[in-house]
Order: sequence, then structure tokens, then C-alpha cells
Amino acid sequence: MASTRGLLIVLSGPSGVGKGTVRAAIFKKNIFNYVYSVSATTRESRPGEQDGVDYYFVSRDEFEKLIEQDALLEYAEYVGNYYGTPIQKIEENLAAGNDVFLEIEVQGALKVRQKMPEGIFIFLAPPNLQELESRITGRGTDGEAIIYERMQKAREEIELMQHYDYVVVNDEVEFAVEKINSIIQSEHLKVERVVDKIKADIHKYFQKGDESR
Ligand SMILES: Nc1nc2c(ncn2[C@@H]2O[C@H](COP(=O)(O)OP(=O)(O)O)[C@@H](O)[C@H]2O)c(=O)[nH]1
Ligand SMILES: Nc1ncnc2c1ncn2[C@@H]1O[C@H](COP(=O)(O)OP(=O)(O)O)[C@@H](O)[C@H]1O
Repeated sequence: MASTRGLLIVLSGPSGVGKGTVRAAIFKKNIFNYVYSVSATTRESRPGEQDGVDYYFVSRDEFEKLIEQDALLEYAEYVGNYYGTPIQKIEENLAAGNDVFLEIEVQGALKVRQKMPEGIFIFLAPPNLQELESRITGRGTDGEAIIYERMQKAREEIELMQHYDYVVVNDEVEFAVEKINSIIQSEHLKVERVVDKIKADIHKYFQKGDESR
């Protein structure tokens, strides 16, 4: 009998809410040994970003081949670039019992929800919209028109919050990390998962006994 499948954890939310920051803090703490799902993207790499670690940086042609080959669990076009989740490693890791962590935007997360409804979908929300605007502005990567566009998009995305399992407000990074880790912890303790684990253990125990008899 295979070991219990890992959990698929999807962290999503509007641009600028702090997904990247919170994800980095979660991985730094590394409580649950999540495997991070590295996405493919057609956007240019930023200074300090590493190919295969932060993203797989690919051309548009290469990305379109991945789509044709059905190699992506989902993909979305976001601010002029493609972003997509390679499926193979996710499947392999979940089957091996490892938890897999995705950090993707809202359209993509909802597509994953349709394909893998057993996942745990967490919406990272800003404390309020004024604070969201300050974070986007403070990041210093966007002009005024883009900021306005991102705020309009955030408004639509916040309305999709009801399709998630949990909402975590990113007030302080440290608190958001704690809240997310405690969600994962309680998902691990759900009775059906514990029962699956115990069944796998019972199976292993008696199989060993049968072999030595
Ligand atoms: N749908 C989808 N979105 C992704 C994927 N990878 C990253 N994203 C999202 O794409 C958006 C833009 O990412 P990025 O260019 O790194 O800029 P950021 O705004 O600084 O995080 C963010 O909301 C990411 O969460 C993916 O594989 N699929
Ligand atoms: N809890 C927080 N409090 C204040 N600033 C934050 C918080 N979380 C993130 N930020 C800041 O907000 C900006 C956007 O964060 P980022 O992680 O890039 O967002 P996203 O990945 O969702 O687009 C960054 O400048 C980051 O330092």
C-alpha cells in the first residue's frame, strides 16, 4: 500500500499582498518540509533570481510547447507574461507523501481547485485596501497606471475569496506564517488522514509478519 499522499497547499491572493514575502518566511522556518513547486514563466529574471529555483525562465515558444504537451497543471497570463505550474513533480511528490506548496495568482489557483479539489486553498488578504496600495507602491516596481490596474484586479480577486478554504490576513508576516502553519498542522490531524496513515502502518506491519512466518 502506498504511503499517505502529501498535502497540496495553494497560497494565493492579490498582487502586492505579500505572497512572496510570506512564502519565503514559511520556507525559512521550514516546519513541514514542504516541496516548493517552481513555476515556469516567460518573464525576464530579476537580479538575484535563479533559474530552476525561483522560476524556470523560458521563452514564449517553450512555454507554448509545455501547454501543448499538457505538462502544466494550470497556467495564466499575468501582466503580459505566462506563468504555469509544471505537473510532473507535483504528482511525484504528492504520491511520495511530500507536501507540495504552490504560490500562484488567483485565476490559476481556481483552475487548480477544479482539478485537485482535495488541495488546501489559502487566500492571503490585505488588512485593508489602503495598506495593499501602500505595499504595491512601496515595492517601487510599478507606475501609477499599473498600480491602479492592480487595485482594480485586487477588487475582483477579493470577491473570489469565497472559493477558498481559508482566509489569512497578512497583517504581520510572522503572524501570517503562524496562521498558515497552524492550518497545515490541523489539516494533517484530520481524522481521515490519520486513519489512512494508521491503515498503511497496519498493512506494513502484517505484511512483514506474513513474510517472516
Ligand atoms: N497562475 C499562476 N500564477 C503564478 C505562477 N507562478 C507565479 N504566479 C503568480 O504570478 C504573479 C506574478 O509573479 P511575479 O512576476 O514573480 O511578481 P510578484 O508580483 O513580485 O510576485 C504572482 O501573483 C505569482 O504568485 C504559476 O505557476 N501560475
Ligand atoms: N505583513 C506585511 N507588512 C508590511 N509589508 C509587507 C508585509 N508583507 C509583505 N510586505 C511588503 O509588501 C510588498 C509586496 O510584497 P510581495 O511579497 O512582493 O507581494 P506579492 O508576492 O503578493 O506580490 C513588499 O514590499 C513586501 O516587503
